[in-house]
Amino acid sequence: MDIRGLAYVVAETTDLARWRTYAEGVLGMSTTPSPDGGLYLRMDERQFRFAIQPGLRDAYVASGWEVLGQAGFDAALATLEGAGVDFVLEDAAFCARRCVQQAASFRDPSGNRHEVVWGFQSDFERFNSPAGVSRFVTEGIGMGHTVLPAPEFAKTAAFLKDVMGFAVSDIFNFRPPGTEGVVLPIHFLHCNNGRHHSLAIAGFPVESGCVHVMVEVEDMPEVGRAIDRMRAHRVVQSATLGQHTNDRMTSFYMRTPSNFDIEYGYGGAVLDWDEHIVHEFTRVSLWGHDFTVSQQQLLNQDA
Ligand SMILES: Cc1ccc(O)c(O)c1CC[C@@H]1C(=O)CC[C@]2(C)C(=O)CC[C@@H]12
Ligand SMILES: [Fe+2]
Repeated sequence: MDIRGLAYVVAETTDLARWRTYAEGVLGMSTTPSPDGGLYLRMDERQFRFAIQPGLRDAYVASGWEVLGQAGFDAALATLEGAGVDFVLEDAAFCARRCVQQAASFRDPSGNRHEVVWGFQSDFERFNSPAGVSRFVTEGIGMGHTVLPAPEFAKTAAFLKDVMGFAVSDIFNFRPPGTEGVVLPIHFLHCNNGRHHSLAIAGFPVESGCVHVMVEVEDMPEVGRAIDRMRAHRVVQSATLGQHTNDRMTSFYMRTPSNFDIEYGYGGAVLDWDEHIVHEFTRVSLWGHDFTVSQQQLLNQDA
């Protein structure tokens, strides 16, 4: 598959009003009602980049991957068929909800739902952030990245590579603090664009179906203002500000109403894959990114 980027993500919630306040007031994304009674969150000229649907759970639902056009889509279908993947060619009503011409959906060996789409529909109305965010960085490199649980790690990694066409950018072996001998692999994967990773898989289960979704803004002041809004709205912070070693992103992490995290950052690397050398890194961040803050916040609440 010739995937050109993460087109959108889909989440579900028991509390749409909460998502709306969070999207507009904290993320700085504009919202419109979606046809299924949910919410579209807008980050750029596209109709939506997050689709939030009403549901019985607060969880992640799907990742939308885009190919260039009909030819790319037909090739993707042929690949799915050739690999014996149990996929659904979605109907017109579904495609209308996703604002695309055609969509095919399937699950990877860890149960993560993927949607391959082509031909987004847009009114090309100018993005106008309710929180004054200048812009999100999406042009030519997709809306960001998503990190998905992959308890069936080896099978999932093989599926993403052999069927979906992702390639490894680099590798991290996570040794959770307070454990001994536990090694959880995280693979950072790119598709056919310059973003360091559009997808990462982590070798452990996650209740909400997603570890985090990363969105990128233009500069450090935009990240700082998002931290201020997170505090003003008393949103739980999952990691402090820091800068990653691998993609050089400066970011912080916070909770969403669908129980996964948003990584909000700027300055992510855009790479030339003909020059990049795949490697394993043993340090998450050049500085910062304290992932123990959320536990500290919970302890403070108890005290
Ligand atoms: C290591 C790393 C590089 C680039 C990224 O965009 C990125 O999100 C990460 C962090 C991955 C990972 C996580 O998201 C959940 C909490 C994890 C498992 C940690 O506690 C360390 C690495 C973290
Ligand atoms: Fe990330």
